[in-house]
Amino acid sequence: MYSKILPTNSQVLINQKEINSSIDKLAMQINQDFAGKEVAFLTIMNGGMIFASSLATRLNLDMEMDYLQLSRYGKSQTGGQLVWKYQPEINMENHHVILCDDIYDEGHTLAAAHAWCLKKGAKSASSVVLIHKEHDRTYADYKPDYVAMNIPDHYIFGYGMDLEEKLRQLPEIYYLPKAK
Ligand SMILES: O=P(O)(O)OC[C@H]1O[C@H](OP(=O)(O)OP(=O)(O)O)[C@H](O)[C@@H]1O
Ligand SMILES: Nc1nc2[nH]cnc2c(=O)[nH]1
Repeated sequence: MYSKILPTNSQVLINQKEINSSIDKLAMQINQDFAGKEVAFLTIMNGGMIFASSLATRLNLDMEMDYLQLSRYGKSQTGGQLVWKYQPEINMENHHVILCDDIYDEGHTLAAAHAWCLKKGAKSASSVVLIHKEHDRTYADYKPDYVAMNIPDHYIFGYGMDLEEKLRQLPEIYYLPKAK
């Protein structure tokens, strides 16, 4: 169905069934861990939008939803300077924050968002990602609390993640294998 918009050589890395069952498992764990707590569920835009929507519909929690926007990749496949584009006004002092993002790669984005939530007085700040990319370029000691899937070091797109700001709408996760 997406052959007209997919770059030639695109390969599926993670299919819809795998994505959905990993989100089911995460949701069960988060429902247990946050039961009885007042939660602020904060999506990190833009990449987090599809994963966060999908996860949130499975959460049976007392929660408010908002978002923040931080960016460091733009159209590039390598990270640059972190830029805050939007900070939510939600009062975090009464809330346990769950930060929800598509991918933990070098860790700059979540480390900064986590520090910011604590500075704003959140009762606690936890993070959940769909993908953890495994390599040795990790920036900080900070690690996400909940990870749905680990992948090798590919630049991936689809399910919220962009390829040059496009293709976020794809329902599966793709990569472009390097030419041999
Ligand atoms: O762990 P890191 O190396 O910090 O990378 C992870 C971040 O990179 C992407 O965002 P990006 O800056 O591309 O903005 P976007 O969400 O608008 O695509 C992704 O959505 C994560 O937020
Ligand atoms: N789209 C996309 N954004 C990222 N940000 C950090 N790593 C990635 C990646 O592999 N794909």
